[in-house]
Amino acid sequence: MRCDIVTLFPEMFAALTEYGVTGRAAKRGRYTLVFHNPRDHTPLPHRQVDDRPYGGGPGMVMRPEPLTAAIRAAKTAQHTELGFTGPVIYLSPQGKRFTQADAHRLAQYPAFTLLCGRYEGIDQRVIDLEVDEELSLGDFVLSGGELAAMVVLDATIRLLPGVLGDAESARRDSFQAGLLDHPHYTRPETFEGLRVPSVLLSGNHTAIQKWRQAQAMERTARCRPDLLDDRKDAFNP
Ligand SMILES: Nc1nonc1C(=O)NCc1ccc(Cl)cc1
Repeated sequence: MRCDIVTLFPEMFAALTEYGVTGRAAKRGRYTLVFHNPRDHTPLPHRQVDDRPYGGGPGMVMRPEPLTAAIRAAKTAQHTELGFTGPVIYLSPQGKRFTQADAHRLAQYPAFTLLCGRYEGIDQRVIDLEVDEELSLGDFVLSGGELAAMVVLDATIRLLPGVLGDAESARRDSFQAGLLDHPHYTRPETFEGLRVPSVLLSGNHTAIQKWRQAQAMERTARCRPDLLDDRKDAFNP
């Protein structure tokens, strides 16, 4: 999978490429990130990428010229490299709520582009001209789109073939059942007076699986009854 990222802060994405499961996957070539910094695409003097908002108000707005040029560079590169141009996705609180189903959908594309905003916003004409879909992680305001982009990428990369080991992908399958995760325990058997549930020490794998399923159901019913309403959408694409 190839992801082109339009961002003023490409270094932030080391959080994905240098650590853990996503770091190993990058090193193994399971995915590639390609960065397009609007500062390298602006026709304005002094690498300017922002300007004052029409209509007044606090802060600055990202100019359309650098952003559209960076997006178009990404699309051209995808077309040249892959003969395919994926969707341009803008991360913002105004977007459709991102779910596991979206991660499955994105994992199917050979390539796509993520647009990360900063400042108070981006010129609306960038969205009108170049954005195919807007995605939101939730109803809160971050300082920029980069952290949201990394969350979307992490959830998507985990679904790529060969990224998760057997154990992890088995666990992921339990998530696919549209339930929350069951409790986990490891050594010591007793910690500050709290013992590991005896079924987990029994070696009876049928009983263990039943216990885990029951725990997942109970936890979901208690904490996220909405997931039980329609298990199709929540974690199942
Ligand atoms: N919540 C969210 N879900 O996705 N993205 C967010 C978010 O807060 N972005 C911050 C942001 C987005 C665009 C610009 Cl120009 C500035 C800041």
